[in-house]
Amino acid sequence: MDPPQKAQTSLFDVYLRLRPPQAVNANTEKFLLVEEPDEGDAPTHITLNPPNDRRRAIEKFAFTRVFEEDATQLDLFHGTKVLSLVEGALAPRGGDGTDGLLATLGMTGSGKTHTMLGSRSQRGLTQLALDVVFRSIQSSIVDCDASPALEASIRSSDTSEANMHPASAFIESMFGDGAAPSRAGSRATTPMIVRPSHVNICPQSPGQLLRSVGIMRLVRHEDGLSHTTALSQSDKGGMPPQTLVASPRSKLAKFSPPKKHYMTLTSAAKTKNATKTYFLKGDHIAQPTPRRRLQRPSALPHIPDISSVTASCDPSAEYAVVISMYEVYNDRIFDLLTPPTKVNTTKEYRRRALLFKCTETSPDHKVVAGLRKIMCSTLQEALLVLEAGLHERRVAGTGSNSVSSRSHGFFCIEIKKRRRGRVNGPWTTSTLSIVDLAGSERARDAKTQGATLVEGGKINESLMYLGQCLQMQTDLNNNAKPNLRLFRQCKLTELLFTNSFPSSAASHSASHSASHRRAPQKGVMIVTADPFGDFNATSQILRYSALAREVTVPRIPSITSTILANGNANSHFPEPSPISSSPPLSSPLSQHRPFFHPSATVSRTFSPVTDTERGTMEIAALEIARMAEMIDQLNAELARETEARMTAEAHLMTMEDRFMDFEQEVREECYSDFEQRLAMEMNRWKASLSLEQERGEEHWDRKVEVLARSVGVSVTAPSDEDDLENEDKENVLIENLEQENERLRREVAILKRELSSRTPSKRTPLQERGDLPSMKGDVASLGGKLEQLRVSNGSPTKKVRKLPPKKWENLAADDDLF
Ligand SMILES: Nc1ncnc2c1ncn2[C@@H]1O[C@H](COP(=O)(O)OP(=O)(O)OP(=O)(O)O)[C@@H](O)[C@H]1O
Repeated sequence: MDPPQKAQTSLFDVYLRLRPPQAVNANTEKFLLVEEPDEGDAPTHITLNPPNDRRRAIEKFAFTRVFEEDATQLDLFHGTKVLSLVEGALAPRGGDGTDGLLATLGMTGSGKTHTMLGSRSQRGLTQLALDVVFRSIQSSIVDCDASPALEASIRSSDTSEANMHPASAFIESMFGDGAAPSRAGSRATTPMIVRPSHVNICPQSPGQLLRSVGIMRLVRHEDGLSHTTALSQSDKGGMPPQTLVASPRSKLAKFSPPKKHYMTLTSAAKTKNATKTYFLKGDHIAQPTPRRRLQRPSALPHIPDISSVTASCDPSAEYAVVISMYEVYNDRIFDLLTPPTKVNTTKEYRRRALLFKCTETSPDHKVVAGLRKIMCSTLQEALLVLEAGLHERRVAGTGSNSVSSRSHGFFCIEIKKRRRGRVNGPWTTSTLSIVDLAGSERARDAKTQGATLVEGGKINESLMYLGQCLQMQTDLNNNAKPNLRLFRQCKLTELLFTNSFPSSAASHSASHSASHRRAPQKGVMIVTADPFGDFNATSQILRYSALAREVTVPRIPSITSTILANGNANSHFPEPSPISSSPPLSSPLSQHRPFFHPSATVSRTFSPVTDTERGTMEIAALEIARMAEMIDQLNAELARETEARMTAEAHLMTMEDRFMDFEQEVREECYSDFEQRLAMEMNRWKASLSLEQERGEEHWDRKVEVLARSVGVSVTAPSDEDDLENEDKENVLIENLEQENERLRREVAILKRELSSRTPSKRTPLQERGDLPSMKGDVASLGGKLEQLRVSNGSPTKKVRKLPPKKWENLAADDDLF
């Protein structure tokens, strides 16, 4: 395969950077080999050997250039022609500058952030590009602080509804250490910056800890444990990162065993390092925290030194540099330089998502509207703005990278230019965008869950769309019309490619007419790969990003061929050829070949699948694999939840049983208690009843006795003690009876007289009338009556009434039961 030639219309120059091996991969087979270049040339091709799998094809990929494991940041800077991007933006030969795009793409942990933002000892491409920009225009740069009119004119040249601020005010408000540049004091603090009094992330001894580690960044971990890793920014002594237990109120309390992490030693730490209170276990969506004052970094790396490197600039022009930063998180755009604001209703700190749209002053050119932009006059200011922005960038600890970017980060250097000396002259703008993409990841390896798993899905999805757009590069090489619809599939591709074509580009400046067309942006893509990492994921990325590919197929058809064969019901793929090298590809146009070449001996119809379709299918396959992993995880989670529910239900049933038993016990206890009390009451009642009966009987016995005595019948022999008393009573009775006798005699006499006075016919003997008893029968009938009364227990004077049976009588009837 020949080295690729540059196509006429190309979205990107694509470079490959291989990262050095990691200790964890010590026993892993290297699957990615760099092909020896011709003498004096830089390598451009790599071979991908599937590890331990003879059925898979051996693939060769061609890039603009390949940087091997030992390549330095300076090698990258020079080799990827960052300088030409800077020069394009500065437009040294007059006229408008050209927009530039420098982006990294790769698996998570493959070194994208390292390449863009460097290490503790070495600067990344972002810092190097800024260095070159400021050094190149140092004699032509305007000082915005010097003249409000100048500041106003720069502000008015913006077409994106931005909030523009001078760097001095912004830095003073962000880094509250009093060491701001001297001129900062002359300006009021930017009113838009919300400064909560203090964000206490460490209730125990925040001051001590924060002072000891400098600016820290708390990184979510996905191991299911509630802990964060605090990365030190001023970690000069190689102090290891500290894993801190985070209580629901973010206690930075307990230090776990030190875990060496590369980022702690890098200046990417200072970029990625920020105090973020992401709380753990991906069961929530991470919320931004209120911004607190940052500590100004004590020292920034100066290596590699590029003081000898300058880009040419337009000597007849004056320049201004405006910096903005934003991230694409879950397909939404968030400003990194505007602090989150508190939502009154929920009391949460939130960042407002911004729109990528046409504005009033930019009707035919889409811009990210409403960003905060900072006018910088020096490299130092620009670096501090970068620091502040990266503080807000979302990161999380995953199984693949302990400081993994969870968003696509955009760092934009707007270079404004106007003719020197024209005080009211219009500014033109060209933008150099440096993009640190989030890495594609496999949920299984990254061990993500919850919110981080969702983030990973969104990242992969956007990278899949990006892959489709990169595949289009082949179509462009074939002079096909670009399919602009592809770019609008997600925010990331929209932002990356909208300015890539002359047809979609117009002037940034309001002063330019709508018909003014500008050159398409220049794009540089650095693909990072780990030769010992995940073979499948790396090969997927290389397939859609490489400029050319050559495949040598084995006898056994690959899975892809099966998919392709199934997807083309009417197409018949020929038998794959035995392992052999395909003929070398001569140019990028011809280098993208179908996987299988029709064999001369087999005459079947074959409708070749285009590279774009194949790429799309491969990307789809990657996405299917990711979704399958996600489904597996969700299934596992579902199984766990089901088990938990069943346990809970079993517990509930046990509790119900126990409750019923308990109720039964209580009921039985109450019943026996009641029975006891009832039995007691019954006994009491029976006792009192029998007592009463006895008393009644005694009473009547006495009465009968007295009566009998009065008629001369002795019922019972009186005792000696009662003799006197009885004698008295008898005397009284006798007296009474005598009186009664007397009365009766008188009555008899009266009746006799009455009788004698009546006519003989009307006379009835007294015995016959019955109302005059004879003296003899009188006593006998009285004794009979008394006997009657005694037997019926009733009073002789009262009427005897038949009463219904009482309840207690019934109970008494049931008494046998007790
Ligand atoms: N070329 C390199 N030289 C030295 N260290 C490297 C290199 N590339 C990567 N690393 C180290 O590997 C680790 C992961 O790198 P980095 O954070 O840049 O990965 P990434 O691609 O940005 O991952 P993500 O997409 O998850 O953010 C870091 O500790 C980084 O310093």
